[in-house]
Amino acid sequence: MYIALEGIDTAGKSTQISNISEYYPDAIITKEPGATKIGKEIREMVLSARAKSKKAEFLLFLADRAEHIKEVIEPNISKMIISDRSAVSGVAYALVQGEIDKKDLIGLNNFATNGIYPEKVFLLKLTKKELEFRLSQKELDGIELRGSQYLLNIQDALIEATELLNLELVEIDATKSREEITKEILDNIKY
Ligand SMILES: Nc1ncnc2c1ncn2[C@@H]1O[C@H](COP(=O)(O)OP(=O)(O)O)[C@@H](O)[C@H]1O
Ligand SMILES: Cc1cn([C@H]2C[C@H](O)[C@@H](COP(=O)(O)OP(=O)(O)O)O2)c(=O)[nH]c1=O
Repeated sequence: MYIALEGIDTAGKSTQISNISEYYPDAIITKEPGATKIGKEIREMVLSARAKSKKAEFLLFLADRAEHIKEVIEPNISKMIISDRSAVSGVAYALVQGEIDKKDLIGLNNFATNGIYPEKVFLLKLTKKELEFRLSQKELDGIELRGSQYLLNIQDALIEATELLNLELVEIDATKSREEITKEILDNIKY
């Protein structure tokens, strides 16, 4: 089973992946961007926000995704795969940019993924207050420097992206305790 954790920066994705992996010691733990050798180079390029063209940025994420699907997801598809982000992020960030039409966003992602998508998408949803608190506690990367309203728009777009990709969405209140959230996710995976 391939599942993805989604949510804006600081929503708690890595915290939950680390918790869930204790219950699934044989699971493949992975992430987008940057899980493969080429992906690590792409990740460095995109996170430093050097691309002047939003389309170039989108295509870099897409290249990372194509490599990730081929090298990590496809060979392990019969195992439990837990991914920090997925195509859902790719579509959501691009929806907010607004430069690529929806039909192309989905078509290009189908091309990169060979139509392989997470079976369930867990969305960790933050409030503005909690997001601003968590951002104030960390050093920000290029994308996070775009601010809290930008990230809240992304959060809405993550829901729209899941719908556009026709994937199963499980929304989770990310302001709950770490333990409560882990339990909610584990209960849902089993079900
Ligand atoms: N449920 C939670 N309640 C309070 N703080 C949390 C919770 N989950 C994560 N955090 C804290 O929020 C910050 C961001 O969490 P992290 O897991 O790195 O998020 P992400 O991977 O989504 O960017 C970390 O300092 C983490 O300890
Ligand atoms: C997968 C993906 C991520 N992103 C963004 C979301 C994040 O800001 C960044 C990935 O950074 P990362 O540090 O992995 O995320 P987080 O801070 O939540 O742990 O790239 C896109 O813009 N498009 C994409 O297709």
